[in-house]
Amino acid sequence: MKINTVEPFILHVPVTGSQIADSTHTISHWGVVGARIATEDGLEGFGFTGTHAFLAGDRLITQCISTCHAPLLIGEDPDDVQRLWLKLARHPALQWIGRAGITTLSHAAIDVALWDLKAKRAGVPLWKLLGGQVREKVRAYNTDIGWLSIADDKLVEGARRAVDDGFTGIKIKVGSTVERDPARLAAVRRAIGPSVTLAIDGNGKWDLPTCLRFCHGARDQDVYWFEEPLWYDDVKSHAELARATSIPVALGEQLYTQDAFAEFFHQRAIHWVQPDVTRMAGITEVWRVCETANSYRLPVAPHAGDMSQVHVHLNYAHPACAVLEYIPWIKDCFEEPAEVVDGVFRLPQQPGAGTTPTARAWERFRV
Ligand SMILES: O=C(NO)[C@H](O)[C@H](O)[C@H](O)CO
Ligand SMILES: [Mg+2]
Repeated sequence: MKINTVEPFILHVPVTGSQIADSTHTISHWGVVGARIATEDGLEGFGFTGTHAFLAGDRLITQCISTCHAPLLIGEDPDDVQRLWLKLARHPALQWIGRAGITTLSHAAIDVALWDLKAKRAGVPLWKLLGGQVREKVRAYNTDIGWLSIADDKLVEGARRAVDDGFTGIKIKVGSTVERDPARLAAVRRAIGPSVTLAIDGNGKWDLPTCLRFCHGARDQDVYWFEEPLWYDDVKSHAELARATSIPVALGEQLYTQDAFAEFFHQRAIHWVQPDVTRMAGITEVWRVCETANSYRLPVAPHAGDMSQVHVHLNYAHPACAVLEYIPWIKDCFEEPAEVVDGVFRLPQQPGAGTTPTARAWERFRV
């Protein structure tokens, strides 16, 4: 079988409500920026990276897909995911301009599309192709009720509603002020009780003294993890924070390569490992990080840059994956939405990686 065409696409899909905010970003749409790969025998594979729907940036990614990566794929056997991963990642001229960044986001979309094709050709869901179901249930935690743009009273109401809907874990954003955030955290903990896991996510906003102060103040709130407490590349400060607090440190959604993770593992600066197929160069690289996490006996909670359409397959197939983020913005854009029932992600049944857009979404959201 050979690859005939590689066509980029951009979907801009509205978030819940008019906009959402974390400590660093306020957005109204999620960008699904991807590649549709068609083979000579008529199969189509879809993959995508996730963006903040910044059109100029999205167009840089689709330009990279069509002019840099696509020419390397035409005529190739799409089954050779490992060989093609290296061909794209180590292409000398592309390696020269980008070992991380737009080239990686473009590569992510292509690698996911190749795995989607591989699973479709095998007639199985991706989790089956990756080796089968290693756990009975994939527990979900809800992020979509915890945005900084949600007023304090609505935050507590939303947390209660998520628990009533069956979620056994939630995550709220911090990183506004060290006055406002501890009160929000305490109010949510009071509302949901002690048995629901409660994580926080700072999206890299604070510095080390602010994090140390916040963690000391939050030490009795049983925080499940503190996600992206510090600047994404600052390994030494994450290591110092990890030693200074009992709150587990989580990160990974901003890391592009297994090499970037390696230093966090080496310096014991990470407890929860959060790779993302849409940030890294796809499933192929994220699987490598899951394997390393497993060798350090650290749990993996993939970041939902894909809104868990693909990661639900990884979580069912890799022993290191312990829990999965739920953000529902784009799920109904796909033939098989990543659904949560009673706090558990449904096991995908359809062949492929869960990335095939519906005709309706293609029409409504295509940019
Ligand atoms: O950090 C996250 N999940 O853990 C979310 O991806 C971000 O909050 C959204 O992209 C909005 O910036
Ligand atoms: Mg996050």
